[in-house]
Amino acid sequence: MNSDWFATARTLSKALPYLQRYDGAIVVIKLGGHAMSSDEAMADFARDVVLMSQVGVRPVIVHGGGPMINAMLDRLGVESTFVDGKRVTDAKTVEVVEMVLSGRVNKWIVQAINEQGGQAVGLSGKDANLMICDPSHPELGFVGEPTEVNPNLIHQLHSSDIIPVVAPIGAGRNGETFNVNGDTAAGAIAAALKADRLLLLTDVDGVRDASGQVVTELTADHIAKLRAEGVIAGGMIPKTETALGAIHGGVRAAVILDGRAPNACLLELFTDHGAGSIIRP
Ligand SMILES: Nc1ncnc2c1ncn2[C@@H]1O[C@H](COP(=O)(O)OP(=O)(O)O)[C@@H](O)[C@H]1O
Ligand SMILES: CC(=O)N[C@@H](CCC(=O)OP(=O)(O)O)C(=O)O
Repeated sequence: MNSDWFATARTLSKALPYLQRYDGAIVVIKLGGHAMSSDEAMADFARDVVLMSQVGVRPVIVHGGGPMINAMLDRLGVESTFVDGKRVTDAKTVEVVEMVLSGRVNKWIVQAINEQGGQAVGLSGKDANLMICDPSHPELGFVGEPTEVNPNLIHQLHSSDIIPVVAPIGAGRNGETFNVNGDTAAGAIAAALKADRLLLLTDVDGVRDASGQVVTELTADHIAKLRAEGVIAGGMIPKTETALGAIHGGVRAAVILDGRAPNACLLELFTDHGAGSIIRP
């Protein structure tokens, strides 16, 4: 037996209490568009999700896909602007957003998980009325704010060991289709499920302060201060708002972490040091 074997055994024995702690736990994972950089990165992510599910965790994947939407809008010659990290979405844009997220990106993730031996099913917020929305702000057009989440379908899929993969598209009360920020959708679904963890995977190693250091334990006051100073900006605004909203809604903890780092989710759940910035009640 070589030293590698002992290193692996040591790692596994340290992970045991965490494996027990998360047995049966609902973990909502938001996979951001920037964290889906290649087929290889997707395969690594999918492998971690399947492993989690095999050790008893009940994962729910809620994805974004901003860069993929941008690429398609560019090809179609449609311009797009953002206000506080949310895409101003007119009728033409929401059609493209739904096609890209529910079609291309959702099925990319579903296929990757299934190729790793899992059983994933792709949905959007329209399926079984999972996520009903009202308009978020008149200035933003068809951007939706989830006002009613019906998580029954998620529970049913989990009871059959199926991993739900959710595109952040919401149904309106008057037949509209709404574009929901991926973080917002993940937070609303995590709160409705009273999830044990909400993992917000992105392309930075956590929330940074003014000196560029990652803040490992974040509080609501610290977030408010960093935001007032403009240190938290762009896409990090909806992400931190989501984390706080999820915690107020009954999620046990939210973590903002680098989805491109190897085994990011496993390290967060199953090691002492965790990963990224954690926000607790
Ligand atoms: N204080 C901060 N700490 C870390 N990242 C920040 C901060 N403020 C703004 N950002 C930006 O937020 C981005 C993550 O948000 P976003 O681009 O929407 O990611 P995703 O597509 O993964 O959801 C980072 O790449 C970074 O440029
Ligand atoms: C309202 C709004 O901004 N919706 C997002 C939905 C996709 C998303 O959230 O993608 P990321 O997670 O990759 O940023 C958008 O149109 O880009």
